[in-house]
Amino acid sequence: MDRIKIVGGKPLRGSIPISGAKNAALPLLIASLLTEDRLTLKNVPNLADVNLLVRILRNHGVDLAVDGKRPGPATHLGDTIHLTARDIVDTTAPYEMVSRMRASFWVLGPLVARMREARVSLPGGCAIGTRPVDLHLMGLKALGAEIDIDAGYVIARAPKGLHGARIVFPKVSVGATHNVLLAAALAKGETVIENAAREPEIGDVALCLSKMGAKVEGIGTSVLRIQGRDRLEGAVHTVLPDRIETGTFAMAVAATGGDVTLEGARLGDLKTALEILASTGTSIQEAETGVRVYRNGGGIAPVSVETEPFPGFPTDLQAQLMALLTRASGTSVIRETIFENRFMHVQELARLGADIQLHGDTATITGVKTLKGAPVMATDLRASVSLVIAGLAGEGETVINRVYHLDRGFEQLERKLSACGADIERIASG
Ligand SMILES: CC(=O)N[C@H]1[C@@H](OP(=O)(O)OP(=O)(O)OC[C@H]2O[C@@H](n3ccc(=O)[nH]c3=O)[C@H](O)[C@@H]2O)O[C@H](CO)[C@@H](O)[C@@H]1O
Ligand SMILES: C=C(OP(=O)(O)O)C(=O)O
Repeated sequence: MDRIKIVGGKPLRGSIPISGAKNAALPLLIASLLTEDRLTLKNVPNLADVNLLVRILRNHGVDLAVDGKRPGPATHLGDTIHLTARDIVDTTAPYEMVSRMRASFWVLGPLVARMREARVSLPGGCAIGTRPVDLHLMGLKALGAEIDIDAGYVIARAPKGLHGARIVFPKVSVGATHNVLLAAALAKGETVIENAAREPEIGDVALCLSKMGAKVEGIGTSVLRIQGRDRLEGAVHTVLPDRIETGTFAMAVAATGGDVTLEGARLGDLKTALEILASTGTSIQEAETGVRVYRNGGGIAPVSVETEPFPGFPTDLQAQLMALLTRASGTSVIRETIFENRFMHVQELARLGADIQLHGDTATITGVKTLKGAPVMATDLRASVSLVIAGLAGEGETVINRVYHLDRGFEQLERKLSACGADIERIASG
């Protein structure tokens, strides 16, 4: 298994191109199941999760062509992928594939909408909590699907097709909103989703579905109104920039000091997180080509934060913020309200000398003067990158094991960081 070796203590300077968002690319790729025509997606990041989903879609019968180089240099802007699902040859999404990635479960809605039946394994994904799918099933049932669970598979049937409905989610769920939104685009009549997730990735999918012919109103709000169509058309769509990658590099610059422009980043998609980062003493400016982040001297001020659905502080940046706060001058508090078990990084950060106390959903972080490099283990995607940030800001050598977690969601991480002066390299296994 590959490892990543970091020698810390170097400020980051230069520019980093921000890739297309993993969490938008995945549902956009799935949207290809909704049409017999060609869906062209630009700026698709070259990530393990994307490649796994591509395998799942191929298994359903989606024909796929990729333009551009893979893997490209760190400056490339992502691949263009053409997907055509002329015939769906298999409506089963098998355990071996779906158990490895959360978003693969989102094929359920589109498959039952188009094929009137689907059999999809219960999902996996980062081990950050129990992660039930009751809201997905509630939404699809409201659209007319009959749902059974058998031998670890969800079996959805809608012999007469799906129909529009009013769905009021009792809790905000990104995945359930995606699943129902995708299905509603091929359902008969109007669907209204209330208490929908407002994440920019949902908006990106809604925009693409509008290009494909389904009218979606309320993009960016918690009420989505979708006029379904019997048939959707092909479209060309560019995946929006990854706000979590943006926030991650911003936290890395804050932790090491330096001055980096995050090329292509959109400030508006990350307002809360960047405001919190600014309150730690880091400067953030909208630049012509993206977002500039800099901290030249001065300490890191402590902060108190709760994770929340968008537009609140994202849970996907919680671990990275914690890595930064380990060196704050004072005590910070982070409350994780989205996932009940998203603190796997705490024990690994402690190996580097961090002082973090955990009580239920709350972490209290007392800043230390320095972190010292150590061998650590990546446990999930964002936890892993928090160890990269801590390693870059610490003294000496940090070696991160199990980096396949990082490859799920960060495109060319070492190349992007070393181009800004970081001492970071991948040690290939065997
Ligand atoms: C591929 C992708 O985009 N993953 C993101 C997505 O995950 P995911 O879509 O899994 O996250 P959700 O928004 O659905 O989960 C939010 C909360 O709702 C709960 N819940 C969810 C569904 C359900 O049917 N029942 C239920 O109780 C979950 O356990 C969790 O406590 O949104 C999360 C929250 O922003 C992010 O951390 C993940 O990076
Ligand atoms: C938790 C994440 O991914 P997944 O939902 O696929 O586990 C993530 O992207 O941070």
